[in-house]
Amino acid sequence: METKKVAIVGYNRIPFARMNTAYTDKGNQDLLLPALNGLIDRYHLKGKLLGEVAGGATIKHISESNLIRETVMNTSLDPATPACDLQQACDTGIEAAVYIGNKIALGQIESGIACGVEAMSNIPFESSPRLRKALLKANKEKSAFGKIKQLLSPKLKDWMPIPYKGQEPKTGLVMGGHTEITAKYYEISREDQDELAFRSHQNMAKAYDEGFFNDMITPVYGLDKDNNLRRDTSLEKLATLKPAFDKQNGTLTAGNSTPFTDGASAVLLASEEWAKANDLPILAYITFSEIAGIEYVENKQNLLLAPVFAAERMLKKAEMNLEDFDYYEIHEAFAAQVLATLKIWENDDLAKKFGLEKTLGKIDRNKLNIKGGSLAVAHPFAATGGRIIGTLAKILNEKGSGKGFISICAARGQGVTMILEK
Ligand SMILES: CC(=O)CC(=O)SCCNC(=O)CCNC(=O)[C@H](O)C(C)(C)COP(=O)(O)OP(=O)(O)OC[C@H]1O[C@@H](n2cnc3c(N)ncnc32)[C@H](O)[C@@H]1OP(=O)(O)O
Repeated sequence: METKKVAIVGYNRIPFARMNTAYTDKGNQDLLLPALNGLIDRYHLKGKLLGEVAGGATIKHISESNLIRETVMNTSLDPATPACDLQQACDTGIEAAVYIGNKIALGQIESGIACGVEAMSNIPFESSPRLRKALLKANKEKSAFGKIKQLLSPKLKDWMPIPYKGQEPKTGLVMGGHTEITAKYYEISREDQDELAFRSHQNMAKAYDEGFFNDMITPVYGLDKDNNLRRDTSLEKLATLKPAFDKQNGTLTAGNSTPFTDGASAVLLASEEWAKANDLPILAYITFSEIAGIEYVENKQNLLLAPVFAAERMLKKAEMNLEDFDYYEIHEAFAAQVLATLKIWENDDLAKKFGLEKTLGKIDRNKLNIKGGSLAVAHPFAATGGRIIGTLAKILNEKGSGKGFISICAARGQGVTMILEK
């Protein structure tokens, strides 16, 4: 069976905001809706029946079980447009694009939107098992006395809401705790981490100055730019920041780690025929993607390094080398995870020790995250994949030719890579 080419025809996002800043009282739907509406306006999709919209949020409230469909029904798309919720940590956005892209490739749909959102400021709290049990029992009690008796049964501490800690359930460590181990194991220096973070901010500031983001961000709730960008940062300032996860001997800081972030993004994908019929130019094509998992309970240093294997498999299928790309977009969850990934791809001994057949090659740092990466733009988990795909598609479209490589690491030891071609 012949597969169809998967075209990227549009992209939009809202400005990303550090948690508890611009979008404090906004939920997932409040953030996703303007990202979708901006896409719909820009690409004249009002009233259109799309094949499907897929996406998600890494963290949702109970009431948001059909978040994407609920949000789609509040847009001006034809309300018969179906939608699907996906969730896969920080690779949610890119996996949504793979899902929609595969349906287009198979001819099941002609068009679709891949989207992602994270409302970290509005994150749900959990209740203790004892409180939950008491509330459920109280609900079943017939008499007021019985209800009160149940409600008085939990201890005071059981009434305390349990906040999100972002820990890996299998290790009890947060992402930063794992990545601190990564930095030590792969000998990633503080200076190199700060240098990568500094460059991320510089690249993004330049991209803003050149107007790169002008036609891809919908201002909303009083914010018209990503608010994590620091034009006043410097290597000297970064060097003064205290370690965040290992206070004594750590090298990860607030400057070389992503902050918790609110934001949303959306990518419009289509077959070539649909794009032509709707008079929409093609920015780039998705030609390959790969997902990999990695063991990280014994080898805690490897939690965010699954893209190392995804890249190896993908390049083999694409019959390409790592050096063959014009641009690289590597998600900067932490500077240390990016640098460890690059080191394994480049270094003979490390590659072998890691289980690669051979080194994948060296990436020209001048081609890496040239419009800024997650350290500068910040990182609303499920929205990062869409941001990266949209950014790279626009870079390739402006160049008019070429190939781009994407790598996104994720919690639970997973990672996704993708190739875009103009
Ligand atoms: C989830 C997945 O599937 C995969 C992934 O992507 S993993 C990544 C997931 N993300 C995370 O785990 C988030 C990790 N981040 C954190 O936990 C927190 O942001 C953190 C502990 C690193 C820092 O938290 P914090 O201390 O509250 O940060 P914050 O107050 O903003 O900054 C601390 C200081 O550094 C300064 N700073 C931060 N970045 C700076 C920069 N680039 N330049 C100069 N100064 C900077 C701030 O101005 C602040 O200074 P003051 O104390 O003088 O105000």
